[in-house]
Amino acid sequence: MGIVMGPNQYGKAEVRLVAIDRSTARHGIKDLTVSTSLRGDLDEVHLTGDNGNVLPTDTQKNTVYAFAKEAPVGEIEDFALRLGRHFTRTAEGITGARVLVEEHAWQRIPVGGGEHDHAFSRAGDEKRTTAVTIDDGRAHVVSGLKDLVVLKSTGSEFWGYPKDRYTTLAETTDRILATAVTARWRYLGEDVDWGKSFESIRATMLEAFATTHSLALQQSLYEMGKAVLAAHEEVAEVRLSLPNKHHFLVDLEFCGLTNDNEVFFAADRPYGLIEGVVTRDDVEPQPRAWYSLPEF
Ligand SMILES: O=c1[nH]c(=O)c2[nH]c(=O)[nH]c2[nH]1
Repeated sequence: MGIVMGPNQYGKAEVRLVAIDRSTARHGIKDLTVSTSLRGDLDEVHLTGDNGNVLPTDTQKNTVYAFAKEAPVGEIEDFALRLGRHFTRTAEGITGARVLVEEHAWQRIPVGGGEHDHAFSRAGDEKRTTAVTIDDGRAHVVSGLKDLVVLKSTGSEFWGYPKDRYTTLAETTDRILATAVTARWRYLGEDVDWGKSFESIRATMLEAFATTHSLALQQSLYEMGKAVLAAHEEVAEVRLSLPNKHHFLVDLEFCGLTNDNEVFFAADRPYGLIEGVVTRDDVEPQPRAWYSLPEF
């Protein structure tokens, strides 16, 4: 029996970077969490502790900050591509890189009918994301969003499921449907207006969620992914992770009140977790683009 070192990667996780664009009096802000992972000829460090090919995670972190100073951060996809290509081109023995970026949105604070130049409020928990993989010189860009919380107060049913001796759930033709969308979509290339594509895909998913009369969150998931692929030829596949944020009708009979789908208990756990891939059937799968990605 032999023992061998399997796949591995290493890097700095969750580098918190805030970059202010001070080129005019109207400042810009980029608030990112960046994680870098390097892959390659790393057997020796695992087998013998030889660090000859180990660009320190501390250096990776410093590179993230230095890159933010040396050129405008720009779109997160471009920033991640720059970092990934830098590591794979310059670090000895490093043939692959994964750069994850989460962008935390800020809004300008409204003042006197306009917007303040350098005062911002956090836009909420939603994040724009990208996961760029460089693999033997080839780049994969998987962008997405996280924690986009949505709810429909009607237009959702759930019935027709199998029942056994453990079933207590009542069938319903009118329930609240709520979820926190985590989505990732894989781009076919790099010739993309990343910001415009993101805004449009986000709007497309929201519209599909809103307008689908849902018989199951699974059906909503498919409709959301399908709408993105129908409207965005630059996208090969969409992966969605949708927690079913259950809202339970409160029984008010104890005080003689009929609860006509108006008063709910919003449970935070446990939650159903509905996940799936919606893909074109004529594109080549790219498992390396998804390898070790959180949620998928
Ligand atoms: O949309 C739903 N899908 C399920 O698979 C499921 N299971 C469940 O208990 N409630 C729901 N709702």
